Amino acid sequence: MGILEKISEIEREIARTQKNKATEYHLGLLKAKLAKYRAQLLEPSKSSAAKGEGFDVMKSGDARVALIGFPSVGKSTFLSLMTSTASEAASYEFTTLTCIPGVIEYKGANIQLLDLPGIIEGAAQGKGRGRQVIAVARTADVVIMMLDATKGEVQRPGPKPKKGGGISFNSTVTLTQCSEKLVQLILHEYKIFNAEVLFREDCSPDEFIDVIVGNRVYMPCLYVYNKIDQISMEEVDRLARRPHSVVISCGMKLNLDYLLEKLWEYLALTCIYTKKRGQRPDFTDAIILRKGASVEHVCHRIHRSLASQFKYALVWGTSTKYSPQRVGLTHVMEHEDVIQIVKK
Ligand SMILES: Nc1nc2c(ncn2[C@@H]2O[C@H](COP(=O)(O)OP(=O)(O)OP(=O)(O)O)[C@@H](O)[C@H]2O)c(=O)[nH]1
Ligand SMILES: [K+]
Ligand SMILES: [Mg+2]
Repeated sequence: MGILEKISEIEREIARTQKNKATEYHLGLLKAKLAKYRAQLLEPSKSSAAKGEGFDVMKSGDARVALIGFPSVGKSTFLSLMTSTASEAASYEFTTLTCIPGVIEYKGANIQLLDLPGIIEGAAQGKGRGRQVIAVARTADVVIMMLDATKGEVQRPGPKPKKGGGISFNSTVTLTQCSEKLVQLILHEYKIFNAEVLFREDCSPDEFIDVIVGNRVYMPCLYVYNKIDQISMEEVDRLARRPHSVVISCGMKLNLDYLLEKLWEYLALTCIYTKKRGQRPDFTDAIILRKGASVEHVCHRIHRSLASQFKYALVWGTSTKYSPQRVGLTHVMEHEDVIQIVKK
């Protein structure tokens, strides 16, 4: 029997089993089995791994947010709740096997939200298509790290900050190119004085440096604790006070507005208002751009050919010394600037 057949057989059995105290244990086993087979589906087949197939989804909208987290924390439930896209959610792990995009409309902006398979230990080494999931996360402007509030003292995924203890060095293979001394020298070069280093392959010093530098890619990240309907008020309060954290319940639709507010803050998008000569700015319809966008980006947003007819622009706001100030196409705009474009 193939994996797909095994999966549908278990699904049929779950469907026809009545839910009650007596069947709880049996259902639990079935779900664990289902998760095991679904995890196998997630493992890249030899052909797709060779092709390096990822979860490429076209970028669209004003910004991209990726949903990352362990299986069954509620990522798909969240996507279905916040966007008009439905992503299948279920009480077994590895329900989601690919990347599913949806759009959040907020303050006039279209924010692309990506649902992804749950990540598991060893994801960075490629387990459970972890590499592809991480690759998608890297293309996002903000990562929502979703956590299950009922799972107690879950460790946040990612590098564990070590307060002290210096550098510990371990290896599961014989190293022919890197030594403990060299690793220490390299880490000191990057001002890392406390870390746990574990080699799983015989890599070169250059590859080791790539890992360090790669790990330092800065990703704005919001930790979202879901399922707070299942925990005590005291516990909710404790989680909510953690840095960069928001507590929510998708099931009971709790605190979702606040999450959107926070997400908006983390995205730090730039809103630009346009103004026609002799008229007041139009504050009802902002042009939404990423941080660092120039006058040229504004032009492209208004009309494809505007940049070619551009003579100069007048800008009011924090990006200029004087208000208004005459600027060219390369001028970098700031949040809530007002612009008037003068054509040739
Ligand atoms: N009590 C409670 N259950 C929730 C909440 N949000 C989601 N769930 C349940 O959690 C289970 C998993 O939800 P999913 O949305 O499938 O989780 P996921 O993170 O997408 O899971 P995978 O795709 O398998 O990684 C489902 O049974 C949901 O109904 C919540 O706020 N409270
Ligand atoms: K699930
Ligand atoms: Mg899912």
